[in-house]
Amino acid sequence: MTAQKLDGKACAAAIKDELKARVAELAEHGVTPGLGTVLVGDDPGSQIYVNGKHRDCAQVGIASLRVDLPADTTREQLREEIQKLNADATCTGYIVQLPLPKHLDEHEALGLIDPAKDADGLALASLGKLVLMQPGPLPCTPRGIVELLRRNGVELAGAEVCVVGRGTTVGRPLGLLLTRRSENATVTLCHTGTKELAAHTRNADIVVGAAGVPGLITADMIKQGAALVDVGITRNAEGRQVGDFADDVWEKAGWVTPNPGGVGPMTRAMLLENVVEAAEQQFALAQSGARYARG
Ligand SMILES: Nc1nc(=O)c2c([nH]1)NC[C@@H]1CN(c3ccc(C(=O)N[C@@H](CCC(=O)O)C(=O)O)cc3)C=[N+]21
Repeated sequence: MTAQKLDGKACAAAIKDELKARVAELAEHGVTPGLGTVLVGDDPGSQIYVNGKHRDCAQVGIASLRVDLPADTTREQLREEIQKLNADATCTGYIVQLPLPKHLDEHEALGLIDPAKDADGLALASLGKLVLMQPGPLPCTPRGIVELLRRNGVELAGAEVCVVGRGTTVGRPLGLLLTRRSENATVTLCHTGTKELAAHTRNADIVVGAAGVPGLITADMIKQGAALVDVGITRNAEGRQVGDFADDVWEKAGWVTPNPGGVGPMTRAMLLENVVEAAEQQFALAQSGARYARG
């Protein structure tokens, strides 16, 4: 028996259709959501991702605003560009594409993003809200993973989830998301310092591979029927995208995300959802005249 596919591409397409309707609704009130992207440098991978985000926007009816800066952009120049987007009313949400070149401080950049315009859910204030369980934009990959599992009927409440990877964009915030009352999963967060990785993965109903180590998790390390979510993106010698799970897991698992075609498209769909949500909230705020609420 082979595992069921957790089809992120199909799920993302369904979400995009729903978002199209919400964008049309906003248009009736004269509101157009606008996504800004800030890309520093000429990393080909990052360029491909940013191109994809603008393509997605066009499909859903979101305006997009692209800021491409040279690799030698200074700290002050980046700060100015971020402040311009904060002040630009046509930009309802934006992202600063990571990683930034080494001479720039990512924490500083993420700290400058107006929390009301944080499309990634990775700004300082947004991660703080997640810890405090206050409403705010959620990090796109963790949100996409929860959405993908939900829409495929994978039970989260009471599930034992093993997250492999403690990065700030995926592993760590995913642990916070899954342990909210609304998800109610029990999470074990594993990392490179974990002594008996297999003991933890074997105990889990859901395993999330977010370590970026190709083929790290093999069939002998998982429980029969488990749901497997592959966040890993590594290029092999032939340039093919490979994930954190070995191919043999498909024979033993209950569900597996294809890679590509799993988590990646969901991440992009959640970025769009965050932008639409931010525009809806900015509109509602303007409507209610609660102009002082945001200081
Ligand atoms: N501020 C910021 N926000 C991010 O969300 C962010 C970032 N920086 N830096 C880089 C990573 C990586 N990332 C991906 C998103 C989608 C795919 C994706 O859709 N991949 C397709 C394959 C490529 C394609 O078909 O276009 C797939 O896996 O099926 C991949 C990678 C977002 N990131």
